[in-house]
Amino acid sequence: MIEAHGLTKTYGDRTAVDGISFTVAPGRVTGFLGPNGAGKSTTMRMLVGLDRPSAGSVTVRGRSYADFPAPLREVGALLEARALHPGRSARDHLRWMAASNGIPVRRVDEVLDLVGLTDVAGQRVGRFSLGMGQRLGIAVALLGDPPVVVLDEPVNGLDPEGIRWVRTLTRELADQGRTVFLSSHLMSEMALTADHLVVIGRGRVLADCSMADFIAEHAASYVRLRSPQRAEVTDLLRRDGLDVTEVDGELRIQGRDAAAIGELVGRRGLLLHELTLVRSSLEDAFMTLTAASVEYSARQTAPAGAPK
Ligand SMILES: Nc1ncnc2c1ncn2[C@@H]1O[C@H](COP(=O)(O)OP(=O)(O)OP(=O)(O)O)[C@@H](O)[C@H]1O
Repeated sequence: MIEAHGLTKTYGDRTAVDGISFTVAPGRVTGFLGPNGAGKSTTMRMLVGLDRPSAGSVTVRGRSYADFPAPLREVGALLEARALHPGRSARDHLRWMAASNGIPVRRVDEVLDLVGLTDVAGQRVGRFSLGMGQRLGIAVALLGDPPVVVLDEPVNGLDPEGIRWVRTLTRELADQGRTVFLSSHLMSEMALTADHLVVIGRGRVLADCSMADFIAEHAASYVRLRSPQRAEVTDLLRRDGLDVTEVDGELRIQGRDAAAIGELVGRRGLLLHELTLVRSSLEDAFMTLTAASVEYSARQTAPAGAPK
């Protein structure tokens, strides 16, 4: 497992990671979320020894990355997919990585096959597309068959088939009992992939909980109701103490489930055209929680021609 204790990184007078503590457990996929500049990459870089903490520590199975004699066998990481020698073939790149970590050379063809690069293994990586580079980066991460896998934006540049492949792969790795820690800005994808979340903003931990708890706590679900007798239905529900808002001709009701609302309306003989539970999304919850810690946000501008 991964453990961070009071992990801090400062660059000059700028604090990128501000004393964070969290644990990433094995057997599940943990998503690492945060707005741009929150400190995710810096945290992951410290985790794999590419940056040194200014204070605190981050360990993998109780040891610092630098203490592992063959780190690729302990922690597989995809951090900068493009940090490859452009003139080398994919196979040579992996062979070189394997040799320096005491990994048998036959593992190279296994991982090439696993990531779907067997047919292009002899091509120079400098000519790889973004997606092929990502796949090669994932091959490097898996080369040492490590118990801990850290992936920074693994679906960046991948097509829909590739995105689905990463989702299935990370799930399989977690099901095998490995520790899987990944960051992504794609909320819909993260919602499908991660079981647990660590969310940071401005270098601090904002949430560390299950995906379900995170969504339930930070975004409200509601029941959507459409009726040709909207005014009567609204009146009925409000008199029953429910919180009803009208948006674009539909009613949004919080505080009671769809079945109970349907029964209440039905007993009055009022007509319903739709009654749907609308679950809030990970994106809704993320936006709510991180609104105060977003560093770079676009100013909301009125559409051209709108009244000032
Ligand atoms: N080498 C560096 N020198 C100075 N400042 C840095 C350095 N690396 C990161 N930072 C700063 O640290 C903060 C955190 O950056 P980091 O890249 O870790 O964020 P992130 O959460 O990964 O962001 P993104 O989602 O945009 O990738 C940012 O303000 C960034 O400008």
